[in-house]
Amino acid sequence: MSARLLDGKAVAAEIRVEIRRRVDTILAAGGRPPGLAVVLVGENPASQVYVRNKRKACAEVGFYSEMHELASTVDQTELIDLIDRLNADAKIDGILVQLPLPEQIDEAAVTDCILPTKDVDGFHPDNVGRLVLRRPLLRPCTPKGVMTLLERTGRPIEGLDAVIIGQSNIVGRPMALELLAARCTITVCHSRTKDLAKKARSADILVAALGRPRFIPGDWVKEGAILIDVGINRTAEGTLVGDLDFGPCSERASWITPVPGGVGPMTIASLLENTLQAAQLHAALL
Ligand SMILES: Nc1nc2c(c(=O)[nH]1)N[C@@H](CN(C=O)c1ccc(C(=O)N[C@@H](CCC(=O)O)C(=O)O)cc1)CN2
Repeated sequence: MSARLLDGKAVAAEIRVEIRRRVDTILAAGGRPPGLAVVLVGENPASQVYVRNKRKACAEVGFYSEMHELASTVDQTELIDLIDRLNADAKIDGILVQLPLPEQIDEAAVTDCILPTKDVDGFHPDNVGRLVLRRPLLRPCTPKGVMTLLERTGRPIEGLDAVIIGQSNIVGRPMALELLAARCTITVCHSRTKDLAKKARSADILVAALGRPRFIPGDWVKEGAILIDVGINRTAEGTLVGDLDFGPCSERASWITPVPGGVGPMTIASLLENTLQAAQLHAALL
């Protein structure tokens, strides 16, 4: 079998067109554009690329966006003061604090300060709890984007065995909750998991989110599996590769996401969806 490509770049472009259409409708009715505040602390080059791409996507769909760049030495109180101001700002529907944050800052303390209805990353404990309870409000962007891609295969996933490699708060854990809500049977693997190869081979859906270049070989893949590659690793030659060994894996799979152009663009598309959703929540609260 040779896998079909789950083209996140193309799906994300379709989502942007639909969001632009909905923003135009809001503006034509006299409403204000959805607003996103992006907070970047320090000078991590990858984070700089991601926030630039997020703001570019905002401009493309007609959102208002503003950027807050803070020095890597900033103290936590100053960052939290900024979040308090953004929480109170009526132009702002979504607040995004780009991760990772420098060591001196407690990520959880910062996330906890964002108003849950402005938490477009879906990281606030209220939003995570809602996902656990199957009453989602704002859902974490990467797993949400993966669910959109899975829908695009046209294959019902109810009852499938899903194996997730990685247990991060951003990807692995919320991914498990999303797939469980879609009635898959879930296995979450991590650095202490025994016989990872055997578990991977049992997967109808395999989500690789461990951040190790080409870690998963073709012979770990079940014939016909759907493969989702969340890894974005830069090689010594400067190219981007995922966590899957793409060529051999795609020979056995039915569907596979590429890197680049797979899950990454869907993360940003989901952020736009969440910001529009937050704007609608705020309009309804007026
Ligand atoms: N506050 C957040 N921080 C981080 C998140 C997040 O969802 N919220 N996720 C990751 C980084 N990330 C989004 O911020 C992200 C990563 C990659 C891409 C992307 O489009 N990648 C492209 C390649 C881009 C490149 O050239 O490097 C692709 O895969 O095609 C978008 C968003 C950690 N932090």
